[in-house]
Formats: sequence, C-alpha cells, structure tokens
Amino acid sequence: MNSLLHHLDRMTRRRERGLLVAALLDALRDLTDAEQADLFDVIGTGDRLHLQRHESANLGTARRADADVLPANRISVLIASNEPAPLLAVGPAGVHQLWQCLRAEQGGGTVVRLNRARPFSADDLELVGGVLQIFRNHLAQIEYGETDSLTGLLNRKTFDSRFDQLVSECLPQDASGAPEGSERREAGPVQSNWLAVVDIDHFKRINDTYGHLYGDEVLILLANILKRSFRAKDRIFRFGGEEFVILLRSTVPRHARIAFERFRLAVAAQDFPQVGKVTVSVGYAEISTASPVVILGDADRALYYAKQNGRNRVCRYEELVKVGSLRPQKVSGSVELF
Ligand SMILES: Nc1nc2c(ncn2[C@@H]2O[C@H](COP(=O)(O)OP(=O)(O)OP(=O)(O)O)[C@@H](O)[C@H]2O)c(=O)[nH]1
Repeated sequence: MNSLLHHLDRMTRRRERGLLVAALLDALRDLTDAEQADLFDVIGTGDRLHLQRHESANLGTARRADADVLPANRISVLIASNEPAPLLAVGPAGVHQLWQCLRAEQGGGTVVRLNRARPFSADDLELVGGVLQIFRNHLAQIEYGETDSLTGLLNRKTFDSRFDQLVSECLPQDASGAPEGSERREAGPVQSNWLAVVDIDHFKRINDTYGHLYGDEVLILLANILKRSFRAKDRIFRFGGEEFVILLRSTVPRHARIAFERFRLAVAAQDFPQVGKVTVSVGYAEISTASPVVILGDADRALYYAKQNGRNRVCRYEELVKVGSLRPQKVSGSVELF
C-alpha cells in the first residue's frame, strides 16, 4: 500500500479524538516530508486572537519555540473563510510554514501548521488540503453518531461512553489549575463539576393538548435555550424523551446554582409557539469520585423532589440531604444498595 493510502487507512480507523488528531499530524508530517506538524486551538477574539498548541508530531528533533506563531490579523484570515485556504509563511529561522484551518467555529477553531526547511509546492498544498478534508468528513461521521437528531445535543450513548473523559475535559484549563473566567480569583469554596438532570414539567399534557409536533417544537426551543444558557466547555445531552442532562464545568457551588436558576428562568420567560408558557424542574449533584450511575441517581432524586414540591424549581441533592429532606443513598463501590 502506498504511504498516502496507508495513512488514510490508519487515520479513518480511529474514533477517539486524541488518537485521530495524532494520526492526522503524523500523516501530514510524513507525506509532506516536514520536520514538524502542529495543531493549535484558536483562542480569544478580535485583536486578542492567539494560538495555543494542542498536539505535535515531529521527527524527533527538538521542538521549535513558538515565538513565531501568527499575529491576530493573520489568524482571523485563516479561520474566516468557509473554504479554508492555506497560508504560507516564513518563520524567523527561515523555516517554511504551511498553515491551514482545520475547523472554524463560533468563537474559535483549530489550525494546522507544517514546518520544513524547503518551500511547500502546489502539490503539497493539494495533498494537505485533501487529507484535511478526509479528516473533516471522518470527524463529521463520528459526531453524527454522538448527537440527537431532533435537538443536535449530545445523545445518551455519548454520555454513557464518554462520561469520564467529558468530566476531565471540564477540569480547569490554565497552568495554575484555576478555571478560566471571573470565578478564578474567588477565595473560599472549592470549584467542582456538577451534573444536572432537567425535565420539562407536564410535558405529557403539552403533547396531549397540542400534539407531538408542537411537543417536538418545545424540545427544540428548549435545547436552544440550554445551548445559550451554558458555556462552551459545559456539555449538554438529550437523555431521552423530555429529559436533558447538563455537565457543568468547574465552578463554585454558588455559581452552579446561579447558572441553573438562570436557565430555569430563561425557560419560564420564553413564549413557546401555540403552547405558551413551559416550565422545567432541575435536580443536580456534585460530581464526586462516585460512579456516573450514583451521581446521576443523586441528581435524579433531587429532580424527583423538585417535581414533588411544586415543579419549576432547582434542587441540589447535597442540600436536600443536609436539611434532612432526602436520606443519603447507601453506596457500595459503584453498586447502589438503597
Ligand atoms: N413530542 C415528543 N414527546 C415525547 C418525546 N419523547 C417523550 N415524549 C413524551 O413525553 C411525555 C413525558 O410525560 P411524563 O413522563 O408522564 O411526565 P410529564 O407529563 O412531563 O410530567 P412531570 O414530569 O411529572 O411534570 C410523554 O407523553 C412522552 O410521550 C419526543 O421525542 N417528542
């Protein structure tokens, strides 16, 4: 098998993102005879756009310093187009660089850079463009299987298979270990991850009164409010029927409650076509070292409590246990005993 086919075969066998990206960079570096291939995340906005290295593949030579990464105006050109065009540059040490956008998305994207001593040819550009397009197509297939077709949210299968990985993605990103944003300097309570279960109140009544098409419309609009209400690093799933799960990244208890309350109020404020007002109940729990089943069970019990006590409310499991409204679950390992 020639090396192009070999690399494409290797790349399209991968389904886990880390391995997939590693196979892509390896293929690009090898096929273009480059010294180094890097993937960068695009961070920030406007003239504060900058690149953060995500992954590298090199020939075993020392990794080049990134003092020569692109200025903000060139990054914005790179990720602006729907038809990504390559950008050629020469770094300070005379190294030839080929930059190409892998993925542009609202508020960022990812770009690839190849470094080599001699200039890149038109054939190289065509080859790199083709490999990146195959990578994008493969990733789109993977993502299609991970999402719910009605709402576009992540599906239940993804929650089950990627819970641990998704929780670790929610952990603080910067070197100090503090999360991004205004909460990072807050003294006092420790940041945690949170799992919330959201259920639409009296959804059966909506279906029965207005029909399933209007019921589906409510689900779509609710999914849009969910997407607007939480941050890019948080993860939102349609768990089934009219139930949704939110994985809220590292934040202090007070801010977790504020975020869930803000979402509940946003739903209550929305006018749903024909149906009018809709409310949601939310139960949530801190993500501890317990198994997903146990954490989900805690959040679900808080949700059940919210349903039993008036609906249109947000309840936290640990608070309900503290005030004696719920009894703690007895857990042995990952098996619930009740
Ligand atoms: N339109 C629509 N309805 C769905 C979908 N999946 C589940 N449902 C409906 O969701 C309703 C859920 O009803 P219940 O579990 O009885 O709960 P509820 O009426 O929301 O009542 P509470 O949760 O107690 O407030 C059922 O009528 C299901 O048929 C879907 O994809 N589309």
